[in-house]
Amino acid sequence: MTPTRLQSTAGPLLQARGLTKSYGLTRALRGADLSLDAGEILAVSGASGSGKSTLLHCLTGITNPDEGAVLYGGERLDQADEKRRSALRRTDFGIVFQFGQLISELTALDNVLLPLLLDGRPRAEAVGHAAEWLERFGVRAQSGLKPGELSGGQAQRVALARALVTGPTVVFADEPTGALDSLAGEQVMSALVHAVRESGTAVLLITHDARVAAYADREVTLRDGVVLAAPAFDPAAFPTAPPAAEELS
Ligand SMILES: Nc1ncnc2c1ncn2[C@@H]1O[C@H](COP(=O)(O)OP(=O)(O)OP(=O)(O)O)[C@@H](O)[C@H]1O
Repeated sequence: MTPTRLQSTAGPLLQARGLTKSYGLTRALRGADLSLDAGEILAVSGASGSGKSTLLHCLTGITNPDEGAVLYGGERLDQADEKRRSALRRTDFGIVFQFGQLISELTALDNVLLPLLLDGRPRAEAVGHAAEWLERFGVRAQSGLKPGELSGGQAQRVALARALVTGPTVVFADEPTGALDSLAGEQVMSALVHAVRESGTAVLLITHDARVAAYADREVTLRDGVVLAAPAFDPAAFPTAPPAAEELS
């Protein structure tokens, strides 16, 4: 049975409260709180090892936190069974990783088609829809190519088309431009922002690149498994201001 897609929510679309997660002695999350509104683009930045990917895995139900709650539209995702969580990942969530993780044996079109077919859509309708999303991301001309024949930027745009084709309410993007040069990265980010603004899709964007985070409406920073409200203060970025004229007189 196709699960009921979230229609509307009062309050945040997605919330994490007090998430903890350890791998053996490593405490990846130590009480992380986060909230994402419908249609909002939120950047989560943080140093390597600060817990960004673990947070994303908890929010998408790929991993269960040890403690704390994940609420999606008020539903406790951390208490949902695996069947429900994977259904949500198929219908309500789109996920893009640093290396797009396209299926190498399938063409770009078939990669984008796949989630629609898995969702039970008729093939003819799905082909039209997939082609439309490839067009939106400027890679329709590459429909018949396999991932190995695409540039890194083209492959990421195909991965984004695949993530958005099902009309998710949230796209989770884990370092989506991390493997790209700056021009390709900018093309991918502006295509993503343009597409989600049109569709009203929220984005949780994991990045350690300030230029990528600048595309977001809001930014939070993870430090040692805890979410800080704003990016860490970097004194080097704020040189001491010259004294005001009246102070000199
Ligand atoms: N499956 C795992 N098994 C053991 N330790 C893990 C596992 N996943 C993550 N960790 C550890 O948990 C901590 C947080 O890792 P995580 O990948 O969430 O951080 P990150 O901020 O995404 O890092 P990066 O930016 O390098 O990808 C790290 O110390 C990492 O080594």
